[in-house]
Amino acid sequence: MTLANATEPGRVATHVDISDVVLRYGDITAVDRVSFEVRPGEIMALVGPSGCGKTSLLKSIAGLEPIDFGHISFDGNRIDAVAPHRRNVGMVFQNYALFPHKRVRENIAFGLRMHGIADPGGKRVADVLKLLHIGHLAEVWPDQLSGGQQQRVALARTLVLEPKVLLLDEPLSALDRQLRDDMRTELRMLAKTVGITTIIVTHDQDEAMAMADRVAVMRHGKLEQIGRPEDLYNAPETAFVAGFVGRINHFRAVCAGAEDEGVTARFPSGAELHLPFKGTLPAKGAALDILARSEAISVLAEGKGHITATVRDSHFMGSFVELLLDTEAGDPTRIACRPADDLPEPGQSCQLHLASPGVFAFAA
Ligand SMILES: Nc1ncnc2c1ncn2[C@@H]1O[C@H](COP(=O)(O)OP(=O)(O)OP(=O)(O)O)[C@@H](O)[C@H]1O
Repeated sequence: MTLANATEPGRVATHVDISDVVLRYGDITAVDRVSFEVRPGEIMALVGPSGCGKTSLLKSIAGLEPIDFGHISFDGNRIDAVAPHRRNVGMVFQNYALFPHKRVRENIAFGLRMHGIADPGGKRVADVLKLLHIGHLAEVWPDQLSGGQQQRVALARTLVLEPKVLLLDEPLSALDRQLRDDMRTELRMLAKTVGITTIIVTHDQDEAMAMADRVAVMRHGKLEQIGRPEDLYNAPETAFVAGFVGRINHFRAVCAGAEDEGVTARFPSGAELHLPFKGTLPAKGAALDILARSEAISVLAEGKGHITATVRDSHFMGSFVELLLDTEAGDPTRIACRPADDLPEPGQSCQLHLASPGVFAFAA
């Protein structure tokens, strides 16, 4: 792969294989037997709550932290014992760490010099400046750049080395909301144009879903689930994933029966709903967590639903109305509804009707 032929077909991107990786800091196991592959040219997002081990895993791929067990391979060749500077991995951190006393062009060229890579006529630097649309900033000092421009220079400085794998650690967290939304589209298009295998760490689930081909959800150092954003959203394997990827509403129910890989959930109102269930089926009477996407819930002003609720507050949000509801079967629930004249008002009671897809049952 070269930057000059970045858009040419037939370039070969790197296949990354993470196998049974364990990374410990003393007594803390930051990464606990994690295995997954990143396909050539794929963008993989690592997501999960603070402290779940995302950055540690990224650092182990870069060689900044040694692993205690397992192996990491690029195209079938183990790299976990290879020195960081020989792995040919590009890493961009959330603080871009540009050299303040070097102009943009020198910031980008510096890495080439450090790696002993000749750049006759400055062609490689010129190509990457063009790729990142920052040619006009070549002679500018870092402190004259906006956050988004600094981000581009940091990426240029990494990509000019033509790494096999691009690792991004919260790359957009220093930017304001609007710029983040723009940059995540741009970053995805850039990675796809260059065709580089990319792993991005973020705790912004929207960012992960918008940028990645697949998302790996981590929790307590372990991989909880990995899949395309739509798979995680539509078929979460645990309550944690259901709640972490996309917004979800929680309700309580009990198991009124279990058969054929499904359970019948009985709500406090007495209404029942049959739902698919993964894993060992619960006993009759066992407590269930019912998680439902907003779009799987209909608000009925009258008639019979599964859950009785009272409207606490209502907000007009433009394309939808957000109802904040108190229910007999769960925490206060926020539901996005299509604006309609017959939506219940604050203080009024209503019925919630749940319908799959978008409703999941888990053991409580
Ligand atoms: N250098 C270190 N020394 C000791 N413990 C560490 C070190 N770096 C990370 N940890 C611990 O390892 C665990 C995983 O940390 P890590 O930074 O990988 O998580 P993370 O998911 O990236 O979190 P965040 O989103 O907050 O950055 C945490 O318990 C953290 O306190």
